[in-house]
Amino acid sequence: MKFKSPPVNSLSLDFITEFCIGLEKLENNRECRGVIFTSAVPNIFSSGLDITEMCGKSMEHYAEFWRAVQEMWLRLYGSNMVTVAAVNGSSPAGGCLIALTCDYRIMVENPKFVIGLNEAQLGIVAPFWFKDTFVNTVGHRVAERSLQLGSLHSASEAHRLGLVDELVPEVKLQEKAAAVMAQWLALPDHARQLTKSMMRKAVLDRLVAHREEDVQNFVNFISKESIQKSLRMYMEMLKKKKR
Ligand SMILES: CCCCC/C=C\C/C=C\CC/C=C/CC(=O)SCCNC(=O)CCNC(=O)[C@H](O)C(C)(C)COP(=O)(O)OP(=O)(O)OC[C@H]1O[C@@H](n2cnc3c(N)ncnc32)[C@H](O)[C@@H]1OP(=O)(O)O
Repeated sequence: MKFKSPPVNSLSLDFITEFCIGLEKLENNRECRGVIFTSAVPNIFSSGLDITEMCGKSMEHYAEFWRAVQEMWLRLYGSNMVTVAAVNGSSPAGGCLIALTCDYRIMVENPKFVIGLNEAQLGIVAPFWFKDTFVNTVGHRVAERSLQLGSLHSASEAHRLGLVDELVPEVKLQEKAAAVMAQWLALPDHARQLTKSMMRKAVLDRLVAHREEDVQNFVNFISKESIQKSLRMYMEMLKKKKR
């Protein structure tokens, strides 16, 4: 699955809706046993949640958007398919989350590409299920420091921390992703699927059990004037950086 929503593959409500539909089709297709996620936009895997969906909109919109984000995560983290992230560009916040939900992450070894959960830098808080997914990948200590600092890690640092499993030159990315997929698909599906489900169940169940509460927390948090101000300033900063 190739993300193609220029300029930065931001995860808008439309993007997420289309993504979930596409994923559901693949999940229901018995002939499809695995998916490789990558980007068709040069230098960007995904810039994370579309900030404009969280800024200056109604409470109803925030709730609808957050339900869609939850749905995307539940489908991806709970997928029965083998999922490989071929990270061919920067991948902050929600973009990093997509990579973290996969079974294996391969990143292009470009020092300009960064990845991480940088929410704290925007003055917002990564919700518990982002945090849980991160902890399950890199462990508690690395996750705690990285989340508090809102760190965006270079590809080599991400590899050192275990945030990505492997680094490759750009030209080798697709070949490597296909080789990893073949290795994972060589196992019987039922054994691999049950093992994956066992490893992820507690974290998935936690969101399912608290889904509406999580929506309300998000809506209350994001609609605070202080948070709206932080997001507006962040968007301004992104625009100024270009000038
Ligand atoms: C205790 C109670 C707790 C309760 C908690 C409950 C719930 C939790 C609450 C909130 C959690 C919300 C979670 C959010 C997760 C996220 O994903 S937030 C998004 C974070 N993303 C980023 O920080 C990335 C920002 N973007 C960049 O750093 C750069 O754009 C880039 C990706 C590195 C690319 O750089 P490049 O130079 O190539 O491009 P530009 O910067 O010029 O960008 C082009 C264009 O795109 C716009 N844009 C970039 N990113 C986004 C985005 N994420 N959303 C929307 N728009 C984006 C940028 O502004 C430019 O626009 P233009 O100037 O109009 O062309």
